[in-house]
Amino acid sequence: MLAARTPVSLSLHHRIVAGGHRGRCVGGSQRRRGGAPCRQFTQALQSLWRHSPPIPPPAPPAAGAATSGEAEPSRQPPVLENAAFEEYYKVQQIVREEEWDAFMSVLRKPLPATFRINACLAWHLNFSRKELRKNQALESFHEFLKHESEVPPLFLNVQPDHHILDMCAAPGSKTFQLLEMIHQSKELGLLPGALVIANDLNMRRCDLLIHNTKRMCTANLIVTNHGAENFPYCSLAKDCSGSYKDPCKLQKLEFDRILCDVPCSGDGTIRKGHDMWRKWNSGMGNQLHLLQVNIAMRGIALLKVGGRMVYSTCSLNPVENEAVIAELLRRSGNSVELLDVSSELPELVRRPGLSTWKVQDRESWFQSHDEVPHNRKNVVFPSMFPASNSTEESHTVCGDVEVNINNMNSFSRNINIEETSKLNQDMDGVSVSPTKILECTSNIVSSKFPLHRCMRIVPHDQNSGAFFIAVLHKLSPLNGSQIKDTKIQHRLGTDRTIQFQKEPKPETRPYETTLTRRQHNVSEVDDTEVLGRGQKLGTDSQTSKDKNSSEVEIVSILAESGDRMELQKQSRWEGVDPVLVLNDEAVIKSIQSFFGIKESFPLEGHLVTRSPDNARRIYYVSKSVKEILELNSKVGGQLKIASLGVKMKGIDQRIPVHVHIGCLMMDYRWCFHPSARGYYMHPHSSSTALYSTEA
Ligand SMILES: C[S@@+](CC[C@H](N)C(=O)[O-])C[C@H]1O[C@@H](n2cnc3c(N)ncnc32)[C@H](O)[C@@H]1O
Repeated sequence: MLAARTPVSLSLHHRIVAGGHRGRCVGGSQRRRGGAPCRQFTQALQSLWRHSPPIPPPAPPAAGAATSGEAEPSRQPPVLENAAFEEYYKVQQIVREEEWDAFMSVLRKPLPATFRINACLAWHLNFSRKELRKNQALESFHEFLKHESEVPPLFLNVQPDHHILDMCAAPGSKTFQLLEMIHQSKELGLLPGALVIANDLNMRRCDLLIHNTKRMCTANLIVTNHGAENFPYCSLAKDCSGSYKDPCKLQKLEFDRILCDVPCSGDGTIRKGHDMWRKWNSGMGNQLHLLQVNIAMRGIALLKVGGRMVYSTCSLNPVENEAVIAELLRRSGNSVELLDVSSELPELVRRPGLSTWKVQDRESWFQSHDEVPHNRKNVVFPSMFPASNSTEESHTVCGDVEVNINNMNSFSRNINIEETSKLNQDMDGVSVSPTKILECTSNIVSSKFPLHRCMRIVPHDQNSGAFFIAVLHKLSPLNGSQIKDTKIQHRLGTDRTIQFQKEPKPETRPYETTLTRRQHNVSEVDDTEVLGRGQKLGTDSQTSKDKNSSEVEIVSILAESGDRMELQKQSRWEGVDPVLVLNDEAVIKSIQSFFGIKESFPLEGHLVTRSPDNARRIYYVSKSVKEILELNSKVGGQLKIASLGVKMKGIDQRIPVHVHIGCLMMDYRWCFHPSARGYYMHPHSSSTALYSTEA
């Protein structure tokens, strides 16, 4: 059975049987530009299997075990029950009544291992992840599997010249996929003009992301460490000196594509582990709602007009999903539209978003914010409801198809929701009347927004996890009041779970030699407050702004080693090394000659280091990354950069003479990292060499 299939309908079914294996490519004639033929992939994997000892068949489940393949006779079977979960989703009518048992039964089964080989091939194994983990023969393969197929990036329609922001990126499986996409259709030997900024609040998770994306060997990646809801705008648009008006220079950090894969309760991953059954409660979603709205709003503000943003969660909960999208549309007015993507990824079985839902707080259920007791109004926000307090939006629906279109279509596959919303339909042989499904009551409040365009993927449709996706398109810039609205909501949040903290101004260090102050545009960035989670700067820190001042400090100095490096010596971010541009001609020449790199290959401005006193760590960055660095320098280093580019290593520690580039840049191709331990494939398959050598 195939799960989470990819849009180009290239699917690879692979069944492992005891002592052998068999791989099959489906639709091999269709492949993307730059993609490798199926044969190559099959051969690569076959050789991998050939080196693996025979795989024993999975042990039969122990008597009384609740799950197949997960049973451990020595332990108590896990409890896969949660009455609150069942009550909650029954009330939300997340699926139709008659499919409830099927829904719950699949949730109790472990998730099969489904993974992506590259951006155009998906693979499905009839082994649970646990079985794969336990099987030593499959250990390295399990590593490979961690980067499984992810659906949300597929809705971004990424092009090789796009600037992409992955707002909550760690551990990086979707970032990896985005990087593959930008490298996919570029001509051999050329780096794409695109760039991915992968951001995460948690520095430790950023490290994991850096580790996980390392094997991509890309010069087009920047990893940042900010609270996504405060991701810096980095704009020179206003109040900047004449030199900044150069039309060739990047003036503002905006993105063509944004992936907003927010932190969520994660109940859609309930099949991956047993813990969720024990700990689930409806407060989990409620507590995250405001943060999710604020992150998504920041995403919209950072999106270019004409750009696309995908909002996604791995949660079933409408408070984390449809409610967030409704609030986003509410706040953005006509600046943003929710796209109908029913014709995209036709193989993905999806269900339309809900138009109506309820909010639970403790034991009580509410249909509108008016019903919430006064002392709970500061924790149960208006934006959690299908219609907020604004009267023009609230509308009671009775017997209208719109109310139940979500349930009415719940078994439909790839149907045109726009059309069907007007009709009673006969689907899957079942005659469905909306008025039959939900009784007409006067207090059913439905959102006015076309939330049926959102997509909910439920586990029993294609033996997958559950997740939610909405695709948004920016039509015009947000106006000042829409941005201000975000801030008001931020403050609302302080009442309860969220505390603000002011970031200390960056310290000035004694060795700074030049200090310049420049004005930059902070008018639309006035997010003085930072959502605090007890983190310290330089660890799991939030981003910050120079809130109360329109000035930022920029330190532009020359390195001690004469005029060798022009660099921003001090990072404004405590605990994070500054990014120093290496402009030393001697170093550049030596690198060129060591590798026999043609002079025409751009190195100047593309080599950076993180350590002013010890330039052994050198990274190569693409032109797109270089431009962002220049902009970031001009706006006072607002970006807290955890990592960037592709690493080069000094062999005998004496820069500049002996250097090798970790990711070999030979013949102007990017190849595999020779120290990679696994079998890794590069999107430029035709320029690919596979290594399985030294660590
Ligand atoms: C659902 S996971 C993201 C998964 C990731 N997109 C992937 O495909 O691997 C959510 C991530 O959001 C991060 N996070 C939590 N709060 C955040 C915030 N305020 N801003 C940015 N990231 C945040 C968490 O550290 C976590 O790594």
